[in-house]
Amino acid sequence: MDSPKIEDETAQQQQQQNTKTCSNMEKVSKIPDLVLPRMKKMDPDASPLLGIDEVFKKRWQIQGLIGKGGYGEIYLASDTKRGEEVAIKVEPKIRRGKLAKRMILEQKALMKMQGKPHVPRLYASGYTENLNFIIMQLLSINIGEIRKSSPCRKLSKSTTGRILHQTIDALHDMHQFGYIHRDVKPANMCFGIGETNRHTLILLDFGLIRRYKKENGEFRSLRSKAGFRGTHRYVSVRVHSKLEQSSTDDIISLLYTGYELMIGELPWKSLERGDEIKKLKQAMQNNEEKVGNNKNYFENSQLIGFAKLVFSLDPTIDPPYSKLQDELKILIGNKKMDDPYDWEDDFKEAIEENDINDNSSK
Ligand SMILES: Nc1ncnc2c1ncn2[C@@H]1O[C@H](COP(=O)(O)OP(=O)(O)OP(=O)(O)O)[C@@H](O)[C@H]1O
Repeated sequence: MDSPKIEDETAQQQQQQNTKTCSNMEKVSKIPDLVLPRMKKMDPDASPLLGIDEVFKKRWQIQGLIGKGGYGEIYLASDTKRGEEVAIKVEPKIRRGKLAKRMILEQKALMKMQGKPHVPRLYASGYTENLNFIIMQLLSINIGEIRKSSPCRKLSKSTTGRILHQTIDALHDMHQFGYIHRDVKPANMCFGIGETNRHTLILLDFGLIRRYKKENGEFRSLRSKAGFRGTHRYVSVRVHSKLEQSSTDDIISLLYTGYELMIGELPWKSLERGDEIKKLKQAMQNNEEKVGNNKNYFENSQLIGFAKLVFSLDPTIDPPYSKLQDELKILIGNKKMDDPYDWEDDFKEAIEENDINDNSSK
């Protein structure tokens, strides 16, 4: 494995090759096809940042686009030196006339956190004349996409509980490095696709991280107002109010993530305006009844214990990570982290739980 390095080279010559291997993806027979990354249609009018069959930096042959965020594009490529598939994240160096700093920060944090189990392995990173890039471990489709592949559009309690449990470990590691993530959501979580890491959750996208602790571990002093950072659907009420984010806000986003995975949708799914979303989040937090149906938001949901603890957290101190994980035991039951997850079992458990809930609400 190449050790991560920051490269300083200009764009390299492109080479045409037609072979399209999916070598390491094919070798791991236990991974169901549905979670393997899929090529997205490339729209030539949208000026993709890399071209199919282009050999990036003389080494990585681009096979297709597998992800697109608000900032970057993620490509599947084969490493012509090692014969392995990798993911390449690229973003234009200049955005709206300014030097884009997101990926530089992401490269730095990823490099620092290498070796931690819930962080993607970094193979190389740097920049070309026009792009910043990161070459990293290829992962599954994201958990939001996995949920949508479930016939009932939900994940089971035990799978959701284990996703939340592993993400708490991932956030604990990140917070210990002094960073908060600020964009915890299903689209930023994937699983490994190798024999040994197919049950390991990987937290992605460090583009919005912020250093919230000083080198000595003390909290940095809080700004009285902070710009909005994150995704409206998943940020905490505090973030809607433009308050400085803390490690507890990552955990609140994780609660909303768990709710969406297990219940199938968030109550504010169809709302777009931040103030309207904030109002429903406040109602959920105050355990008010949902408008028009005399039921509160956590009715029938064993997320209630976890939610109560999450909503009681003090943003001036780090969350009690193990206590939070204890509250997930009721969801996880006797399942081990290495037992099959919903997608390895045709979503049977999720469908059964969904049928029981449907029958009990009739
Ligand atoms: N290493 C990887 N392997 C497989 N798929 C990946 C990988 N990295 C990212 N993806 C896919 O690409 C999507 C977008 O990635 P990412 O969130 O890093 O981009 P972004 O431009 O920073 O997005 P955002 O606008 O949410 O900040 C992810 O949701 C995931 O599905």
